[in-house]
Amino acid sequence: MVLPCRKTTVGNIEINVAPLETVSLRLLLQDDENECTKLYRAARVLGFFYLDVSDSESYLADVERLYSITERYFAQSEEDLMKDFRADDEFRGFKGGKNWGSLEILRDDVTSSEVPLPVKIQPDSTTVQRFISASHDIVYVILHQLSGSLWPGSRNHFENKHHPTKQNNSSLKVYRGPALARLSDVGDNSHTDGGSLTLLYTDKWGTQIELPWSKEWAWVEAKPGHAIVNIGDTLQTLSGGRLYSCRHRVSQPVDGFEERWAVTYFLRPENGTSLVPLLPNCT
Ligand SMILES: O=C(O)CCC(=O)C(=O)O
Ligand SMILES: [Fe+2]
Repeated sequence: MVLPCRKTTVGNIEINVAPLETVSLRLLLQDDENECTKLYRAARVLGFFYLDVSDSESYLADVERLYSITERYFAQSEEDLMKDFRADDEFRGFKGGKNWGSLEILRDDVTSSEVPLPVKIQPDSTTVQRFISASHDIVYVILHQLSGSLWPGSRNHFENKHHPTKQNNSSLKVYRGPALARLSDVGDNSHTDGGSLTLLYTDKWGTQIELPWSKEWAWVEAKPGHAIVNIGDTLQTLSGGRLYSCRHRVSQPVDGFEERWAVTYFLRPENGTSLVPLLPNCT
């Protein structure tokens, strides 16, 4: 299936805007059949879609708070940031360089209270806990509806790999990823996400996806009140290739320094679960 891209102008450059469908969280919660069909189509064709969360005002207020928390966090000195660096840990803590960085906080650490939050984040623990809990509920709704589409009548397959109380590496990850003075200085960071589902909140251009039918890059427009959601490798594998984990990257359309903050939530499967197709491979 080929979907046409809209064009828009940023600076004086014309860019392709990725043709993402919009799925309503409210309608998914009501088991609306058309919405579930739309979700399934979006997860198969592009693996990227908008989730309309505009009804969840208090949740969106937490997203706004997290942008400010992220900005304050990255305003710390390099020495303070490095206190949160965990050399031997793929998931937890601060990672970064000269003008970019990320901080990842595991849901299990927050729910068990066994691992303290980074010092600078501690005053905001309530916001962090609320965001993680609400985001986990949201990705679980998507997971559940996709299971319903893949296994009609038996609604449990993906959920069996994502039991809410079994240990897993689901996480909140916040980013500082500024636009640079020169576009040519942006390095290649293209990748697919290894986990199950990713929710992304940002308010600026930056995310690009590789269109599966032409391998061209298209820009994802940030939409207020909407999360950008993508399918990760885990769901692609478990679904026998029916769901699509789309290659994507972070770049900038034009030259010019500008700070960009992003707030993400990664749903990951239970630790140690075997990631073999639950359906025969369809490719
Ligand atoms: O910041 C973005 O736009 C995307 C981040 C991303 O792809 C990731 O965290 O996996
Ligand atoms: Fe990603």
